[in-house]
Amino acid sequence: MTLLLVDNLQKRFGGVTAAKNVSFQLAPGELLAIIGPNGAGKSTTFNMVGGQLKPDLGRVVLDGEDVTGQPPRMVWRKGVGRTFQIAQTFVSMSVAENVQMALISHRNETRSLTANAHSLHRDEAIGFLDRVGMADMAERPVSELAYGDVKRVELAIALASNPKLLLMDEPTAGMAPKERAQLMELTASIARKHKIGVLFTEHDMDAVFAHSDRILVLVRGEIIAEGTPDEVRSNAQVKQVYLGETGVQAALKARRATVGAA
Ligand SMILES: Nc1ncnc2c1ncn2[C@@H]1O[C@H](COP(=O)(O)OP(=O)(O)OP(=O)(O)O)[C@@H](O)[C@H]1O
Repeated sequence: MTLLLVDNLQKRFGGVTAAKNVSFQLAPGELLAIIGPNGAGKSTTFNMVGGQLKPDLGRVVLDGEDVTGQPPRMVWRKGVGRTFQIAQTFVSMSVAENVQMALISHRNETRSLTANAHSLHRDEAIGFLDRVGMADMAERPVSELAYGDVKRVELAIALASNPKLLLMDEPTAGMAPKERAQLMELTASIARKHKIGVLFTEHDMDAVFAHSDRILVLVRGEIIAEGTPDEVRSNAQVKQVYLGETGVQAALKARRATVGAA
């Protein structure tokens, strides 16, 4: 079953082709990592899926519905969640209140805020915190949490919109190696249990190879390889990319020959 179908996406910025012929699929409960050197087109691809960027060409289909070019809020309502850093204005609020705010926002209930914000969706918020192992800290202000725990609250906030697909842009940035592994393990177990597809970009290769089901390798806007961590690790074209300029050209040429792309 396909949850996300990305078909032939293309995006240019002036003379730069940031994404070209980008096509892939993602199943419910699957973790797909997008890797590649700086400027490869990872964020561009990601933002075309989330609605932050309109593609010049191609389609994004979520659960059978074409969402190409729709604004981020619409894409979010249709089931594409995204982890964001908790805004500075919310760090003085408690852990539970942050998740309650997410629930209130997703349900368009901001008018209820003045009346009973403190109790609104309280139990549900605790339920989401329980999923990420943070229910015990529900009353603590976010400002007092360790960084790894803040990341788990951010995950709970993203889950509160009940996403079918979760987009995570460098989820482990700034974390210590042990915390990174814990966050990725937690994400993977929640995704598999609740059948949420996860698309993530990440510079930390340990996190990518240990926790993704499949990996997409982008170079200069084009996919040069795709497969399981083992397949990608042993892929000659991927190895070439990390051997410099000549390698990049050879890898792109070989991939084009394989998939028949122009
Ligand atoms: N808004 C923009 N305007 C102009 N050029 C852009 C814009 N966004 C991205 N680009 C260019 O498109 C190419 C792909 O950028 P993108 O940010 O998608 O790469 P990336 O793989 O996410 O890189 P990084 O790992 O450094 O975040 C780069 O050459 C970049 O300079």
